[in-house]
Amino acid sequence: MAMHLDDIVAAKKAAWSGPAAADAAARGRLLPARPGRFAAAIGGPEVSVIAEIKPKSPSKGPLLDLARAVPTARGYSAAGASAVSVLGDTPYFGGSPELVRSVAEDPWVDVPVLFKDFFVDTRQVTLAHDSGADAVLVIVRAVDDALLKDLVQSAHGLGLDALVETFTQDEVDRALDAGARVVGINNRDLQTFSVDLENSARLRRGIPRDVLTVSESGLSGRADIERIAAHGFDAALIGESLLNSPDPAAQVRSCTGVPILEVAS
Ligand SMILES: O=C(O)c1ccccc1NCC(=O)[C@H](O)[C@H](O)COP(=O)(O)O
Repeated sequence: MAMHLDDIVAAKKAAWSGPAAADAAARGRLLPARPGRFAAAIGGPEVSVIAEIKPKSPSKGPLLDLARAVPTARGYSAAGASAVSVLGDTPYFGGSPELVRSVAEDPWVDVPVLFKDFFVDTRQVTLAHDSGADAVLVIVRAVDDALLKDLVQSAHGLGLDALVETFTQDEVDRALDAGARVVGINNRDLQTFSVDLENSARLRRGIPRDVLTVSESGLSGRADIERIAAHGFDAALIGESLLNSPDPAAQVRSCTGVPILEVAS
């Protein structure tokens, strides 16, 4: 049965309600944090590709054999991705903090790493930091305003960037109020799994130019990148269409080099 956002968030809250999960975070980070590395990598004049390592998903099932995860991340990096997103969640997406660590510490992955999970506790930010990640993805809809601010501040305090994911105008307002410097707009409704790229176009208009913007989900090739470039997006987060391609690295390459168009704000 497909699990939707509310189910996943409830399970995450249960998993992080006790002290056991805190033990998992009590590990050292090998690489020093490089504050602002993720934001700098996606802040260029062309639409940056954030290429995802997502072993499976609740909507599509298996997508990538774990044994191919690090080689695929190396391919993304060599093909011109500006960053790699790695799923830290195990039950629903088949990733793990160890997987994030193995990508972040790999010498052939020469780009920042985003720790992708469902953040409901600031100890998860510490875990992401200790796993070697450069950034975390925080979903506005999963938390209240106080926790949202805590998660963003914890990330910034540890030298990580926070990509703050929104789906509605109200969530964009909440993200900006929480101090987000990088705002993601999801094209996928996480309750129904339906995808609408127009959601990016609609919500981009209200975001100031000094905030970096990422269009997320359902992007499947250069034409889609050109479409979001026309709305002034700095980056695209792409998973499924890369992993379903016979050559994910070549697919990344075909999505790079699209100039961001100036849009009136
Ligand atoms: O990917 C899913 O099916 C999913 C289901 C429930 C909650 C979140 C989900 N995805 C998380 C993501 O943010 C995507 O992996 C990411 O935006 C890339 O999207 P895509 O290119 O469509 O794989």
